[in-house]
Amino acid sequence: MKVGVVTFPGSLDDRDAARAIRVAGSEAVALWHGDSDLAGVDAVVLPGGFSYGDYLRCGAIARFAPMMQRVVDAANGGMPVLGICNGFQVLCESHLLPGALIRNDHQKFVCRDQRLRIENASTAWTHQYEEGQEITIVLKNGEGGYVADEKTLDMLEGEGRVVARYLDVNPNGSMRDIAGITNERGNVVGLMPHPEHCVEEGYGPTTDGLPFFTSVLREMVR
Ligand SMILES: NC(=O)CC[C@H](N)C(=O)O
Repeated sequence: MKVGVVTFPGSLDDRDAARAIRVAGSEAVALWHGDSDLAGVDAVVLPGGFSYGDYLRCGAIARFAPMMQRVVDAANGGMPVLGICNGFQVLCESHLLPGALIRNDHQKFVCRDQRLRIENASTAWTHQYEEGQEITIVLKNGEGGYVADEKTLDMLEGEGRVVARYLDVNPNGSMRDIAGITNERGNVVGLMPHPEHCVEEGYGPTTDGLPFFTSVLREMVR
């Protein structure tokens, strides 16, 4: 299986995302923001970082990249797309996911090992977890506060579209402790913490992030 990783100017975690994809058993394909050919990939990861220097708002400029027009079309056609941190911000800015990520409520960049509960283990990126499974992966963001209006939040909860929730500490003021959400179809997932940094023994606090990448690999035969 081929999983594309889009690099924008200012992307930081594209190499780790590619490595996580390979560790899980897929082929990682580098996709450049300015190109508009998906190169035959079966899924896409939008990695973390500071696309376009976070100017204006995180993800606001990346949304207009030529490659993003292709990704939006492919996602609407059912292709699995995972946005990690800055990638989650790009997915909200692209309207593939509802709501927005705003500056952390304490106004500081946060970097910590974060405990989460997987709330939805049926998406393209989470079906190798158990529903309710508690994991610890790293978190690092400046604009990670998830916000949406009450109606949208109720809709996300009612439809089981909250994918992961913060446990112990809400690190950024996210409404209803939301760490990740999915679209109606379950192929597009946005997640604020970083599973790609937690896939190998000896690097990161755990290997709890690996099932995101094995899920999409098995998605093709599910
Ligand atoms: N780790 C990241 O992807 C950071 C995303 C974004 N630049 C922020 O600070 O919120």
